[in-house]
Amino acid sequence: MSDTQDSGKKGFWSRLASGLSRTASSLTQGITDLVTKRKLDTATLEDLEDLLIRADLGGPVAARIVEKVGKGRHDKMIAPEDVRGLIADEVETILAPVATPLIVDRSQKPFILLMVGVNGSGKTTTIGKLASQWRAEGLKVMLAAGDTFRAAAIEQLKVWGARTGAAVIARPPGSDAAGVAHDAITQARAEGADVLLIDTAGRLQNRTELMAELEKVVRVVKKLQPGAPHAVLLVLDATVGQNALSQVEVFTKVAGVTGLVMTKLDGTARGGILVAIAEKHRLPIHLVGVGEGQDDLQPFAARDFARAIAGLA
Ligand SMILES: Nc1nc2c(ncn2[C@@H]2O[C@H](COP(=O)(O)OP(=O)(O)OP(=O)(O)O)[C@@H](O)[C@H]2O)c(=O)[nH]1
Repeated sequence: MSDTQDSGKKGFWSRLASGLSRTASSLTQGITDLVTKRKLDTATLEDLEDLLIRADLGGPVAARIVEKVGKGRHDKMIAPEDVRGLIADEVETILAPVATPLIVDRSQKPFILLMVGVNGSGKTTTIGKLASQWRAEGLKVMLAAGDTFRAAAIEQLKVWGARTGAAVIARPPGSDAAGVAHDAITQARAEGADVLLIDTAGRLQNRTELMAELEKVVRVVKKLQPGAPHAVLLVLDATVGQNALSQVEVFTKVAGVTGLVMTKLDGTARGGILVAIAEKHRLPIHLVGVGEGQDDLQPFAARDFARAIAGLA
């Protein structure tokens, strides 16, 4: 590994570890308090299970970890580091199969990505980051301002376009979002774009009329380009906790989500929600956001995430 790669890797690790520190320190402290002076009897194991559930890891995952911790150690003592090691192992086992890099299929021209998610989840930031990464790789990138509800969303996307050198296809606020998608695909084809990222309006998953509009965008994209959208990314805000599980369900049904991006893991002590989602839905996880900076949106690495959440170096 070169020095630059090495320092890049270290930078990623320290950002991930500090981003997940709220979840990790609440787990670490809780585990230390639990097992330092107590034997692993039924009451201690139940308290450990509660602690893991409070971190939003989910009931089935918490139960499996507790079973492993208790196995062969009934009424014995265990070191807090060993409990954290067992947590990291179990979490890595769950996450390894879903950790998936986001790859542009160059045989699809344009490769069409649809970005979905509720308001404020971090969609625009994710689009900007992906656009800048792919531009740096020499790809011709276009952005479609499909969030036609808010003038500010269109402007925000234009700023990202100017910053990254990606063309932005937009219509005035209030226009039909499916119409913007239509224009964008036509133009992306005509200009030979490699990638088209389509933004959509943030909407709550319980607003049926808004979800119907999203369905229409998907329909138009499919009709215009068979096989598209090639990726439908759901951006989830980790701070919403258990509600993220229902967002995955509804957006998958309406828009056929193919992968997940989870942002704001730095803003919660319950980052275990990502593990609960992986366990329940088994959808690919592409990226995680652990801060507001550009470099805080990182490719998702199962082992690093598992160790960081368990507070291991
Ligand atoms: N702390 C933290 N903030 C983040 C992260 N990702 C995004 N944000 C912030 O969250 C806010 C919302 O991000 P946007 O990208 O504008 O979200 P959006 O989903 O496009 O929102 P709408 O345009 O309202 O639909 C911004 O202030 C971002 O800087 C993260 O991982 N951690």
